[in-house]
Amino acid sequence: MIAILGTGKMGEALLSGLVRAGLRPHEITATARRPERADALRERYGVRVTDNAEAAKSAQTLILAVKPQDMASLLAEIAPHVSADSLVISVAAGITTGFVEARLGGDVPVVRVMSNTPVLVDEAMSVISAGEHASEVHLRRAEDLLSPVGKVLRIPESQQDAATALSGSGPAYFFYLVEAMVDAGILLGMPRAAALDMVTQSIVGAAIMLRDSGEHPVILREAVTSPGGTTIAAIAELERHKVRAAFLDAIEAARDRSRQLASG
Ligand SMILES: NC(=O)C1=CN([C@@H]2O[C@H](COP(=O)(O)OP(=O)(O)OC[C@H]3O[C@@H](n4cnc5c(N)ncnc54)[C@H](O)[C@@H]3O)[C@@H](O)[C@H]2O)C=CC1
Ligand SMILES: O=C(O)[C@@H]1CCC=N1
Repeated sequence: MIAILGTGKMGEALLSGLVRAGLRPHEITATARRPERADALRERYGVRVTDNAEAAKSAQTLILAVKPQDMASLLAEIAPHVSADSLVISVAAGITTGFVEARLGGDVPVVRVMSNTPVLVDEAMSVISAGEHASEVHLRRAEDLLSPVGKVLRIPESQQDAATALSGSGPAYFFYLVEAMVDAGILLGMPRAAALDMVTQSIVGAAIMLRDSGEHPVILREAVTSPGGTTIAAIAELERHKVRAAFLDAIEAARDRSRQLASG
């Protein structure tokens, strides 16, 4: 039995992925704070929705998907029901395995995960790190759960905040870029729907090329950039506005925020 505690956006994305991966609804328990949310989850997925204590008692694998700010109170609630035979997987930004272990007590195996919302289309990037009492078996269990919904990479926990900034938040940067490019299309007089279509297909095509060609992004960009042409005119403006420096600063700020989250 697997339980997802705090089934909001990320928890539901993971829940839907588990169902698509072939887990049967009766093998999954979810928890939610609001009764309307619990009803919606029952209706959508046919899973059991209980309180946190009940979920922690009945499941061997617990996926904690509450916000970092709600993690301490959730851990206090479930601590009496979790043992060294359980596996606790936390997907919260900034929450260290040490934070979880200290509040659960005992030798509870903890795996820290940072995934992202493309889990909804089985294209997540999930990075995982073992806590002090988590063994190879526990890491494999986490990989088995996450690999049907995307790519999984093991990383040292010291890199988790950076990964949160890069791939956890990453999809938001691309959606932001799409918004900005669509606005540019509007500025040039293009209908919004057509602009969105063009930008979406360009970004999907570019992403697939990047992933499947194995080429370095610089080579792929240079192939688009004709001497004296249109692309270099745009790149010159991006450089003038220091867009690359803005990305460096932005992702560093996200990393710093991830580091702060465990302290509320
Ligand atoms: N949204 C994203 O792209 C990603 C989010 N995360 C992490 O996932 C976690 C959840 O984020 P979101 O899904 O975006 O937030 P959310 O607010 O949509 O989900 C959190 C859910 O937990 C529920 N909750 C809070 N305390 C509870 C309790 N004691 N018992 C039961 N349910 C409780 C809330 O009602 C809410 O539905 C965060 O820790 C975040 O860092 C990680 C990777 C990506
Ligand atoms: O914005 C956040 O804090 C979460 C963590 C990674 C993506 N969303």
